[in-house]
Amino acid sequence: MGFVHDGRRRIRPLTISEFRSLMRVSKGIEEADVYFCGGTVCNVYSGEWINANVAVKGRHIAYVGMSDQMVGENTRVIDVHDQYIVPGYMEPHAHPFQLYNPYTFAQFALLHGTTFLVNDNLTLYLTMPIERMEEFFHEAGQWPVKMTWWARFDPQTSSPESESLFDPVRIRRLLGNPYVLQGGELTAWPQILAGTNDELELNLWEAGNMGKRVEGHMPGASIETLSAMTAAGVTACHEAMTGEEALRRLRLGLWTSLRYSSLRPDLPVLIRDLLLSQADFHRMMMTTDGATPAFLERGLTDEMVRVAIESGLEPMRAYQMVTVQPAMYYGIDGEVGGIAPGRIADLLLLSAPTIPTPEQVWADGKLAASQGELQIDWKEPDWAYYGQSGLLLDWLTVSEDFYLQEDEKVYVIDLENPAITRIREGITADDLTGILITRDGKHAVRSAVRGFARRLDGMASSFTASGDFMALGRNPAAMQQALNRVLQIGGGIVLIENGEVLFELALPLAGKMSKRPLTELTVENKKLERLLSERGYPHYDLIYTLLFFTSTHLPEVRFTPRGILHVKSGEILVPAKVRRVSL
Ligand SMILES: Nc1ncnc2[nH]cnc12
Repeated sequence: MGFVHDGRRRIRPLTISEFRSLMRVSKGIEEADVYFCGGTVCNVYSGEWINANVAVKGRHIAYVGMSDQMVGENTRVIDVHDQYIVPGYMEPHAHPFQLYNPYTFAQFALLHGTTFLVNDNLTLYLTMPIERMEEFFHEAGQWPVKMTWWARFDPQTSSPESESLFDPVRIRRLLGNPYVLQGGELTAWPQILAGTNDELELNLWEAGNMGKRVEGHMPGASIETLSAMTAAGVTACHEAMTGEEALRRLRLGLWTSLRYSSLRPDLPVLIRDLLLSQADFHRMMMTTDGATPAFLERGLTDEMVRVAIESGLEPMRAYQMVTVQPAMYYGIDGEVGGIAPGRIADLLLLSAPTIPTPEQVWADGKLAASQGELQIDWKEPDWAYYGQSGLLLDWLTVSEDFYLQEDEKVYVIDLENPAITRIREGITADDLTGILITRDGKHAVRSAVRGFARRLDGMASSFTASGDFMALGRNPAAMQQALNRVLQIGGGIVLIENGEVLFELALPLAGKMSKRPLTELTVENKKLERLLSERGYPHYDLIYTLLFFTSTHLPEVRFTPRGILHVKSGEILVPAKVRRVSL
């Protein structure tokens, strides 16, 4: 049976007896389950650190104050005299698919004190039926880290098959799902500016009328562009790279997330700029925006809070920006984001306000993690049930796939930085061959690639935004061996040199996600980066380079299943070719 929702908007609705019990505990006429005694509470509502006890009943906070009337024989009293109690952190803009998966990412988040995630749905949406995805939302909504979602309005790649999924009927349905807090992020905003996408307009119009938030994606946008997108219903944007860009957004009433991601670790600069300009931080949040495992070595939201404090932000404001402010933005501050009666008991015990990594994490009123170790059973999703049991492919590569062919027009895709490409003509001896083979094995797209890793023999990856396969290298046989291995293991990233496997990471979930814990992926990610940088990769975020080769929201040219796409003009410069041999 699919998931049917009953119209309740709370992520932890109370039964009537739980509701009555909570009230009785708050009045001191029923015993609390847990009582945190003698701590210093971070009151994100008033901006004060106050001495208070916190009583918990079931999954909720029942009382905050000096009374101990609710302490009874069966109450577990936790002495926190030398500790600080802060609300569980919220990450308002997560992409839980960067080698890690939603489950392993949530586990990592929990250990670092993040108890609420607002997640990108794109990878799930492109790989499972909508009914199944909604079932997954419901299952993940019960996790100790509360999982909520965005509904994307566009596929961020160019393929007729995926574009057809974003029709207004399906999007309206998703926007009505209680686990979906917003629409976006709106990577196809140029189509709104140009007035060329009616369906997208309808989706924005509907989201506005349903009172939904819409996340923008407007890097480098002028005030005019930002105005037009605000009029189109965008309510927040996380793309500001300078204090001035953040202010531009705030002035238009847009909530502004300051970013600390592997691709754009701008947080320290933003904080310093904004402090200098005496900006008001009330409508700002912080996000790690899909940081890759290598970047997450020191933490998630906890690390952002630390960086923000080190950059001069007052600790209370840093905590507010990762708790009550995102909760207010999403309209859920009655349930999460602070320590007050009726809120979910997601509480962190810190040793000091300047050390945001928690000693203990309490989630739903239970001890969930202590000193970085999980304290609860947490069932992994049955991935096979959700259609994620490894890519099963019925085609093979042939050697001619990996040669630039004489009858093809060949451009050079030149990486300017980890994400931005430029189009050039005239191949040099240092250029690699890059090839995309579509998921169904029917089409191939070839190009020369510059600025990647000129001493790379062969590499292949199913970690692509479009869900297709890519191979890169200077040695066609090594590229073929790498791609064959990726196909054999049902998805992953493989490097071949001198006929040997130099690196292999299986990504059995949608070809993008491993089942291994995030900390192990940090090690693999760093190893892969080292191997590539030894072979000439000059940039700093390899995983994003691989993902974004097929992402059509970035300048200037991209591999797509249709061919090499010039993003701004929408022109296919080199059409995909039908592969002569596909089994
Ligand atoms: N637009 C995007 N799509 C996928 N992952 C991302 N990480 C950051 N931005 C992203």
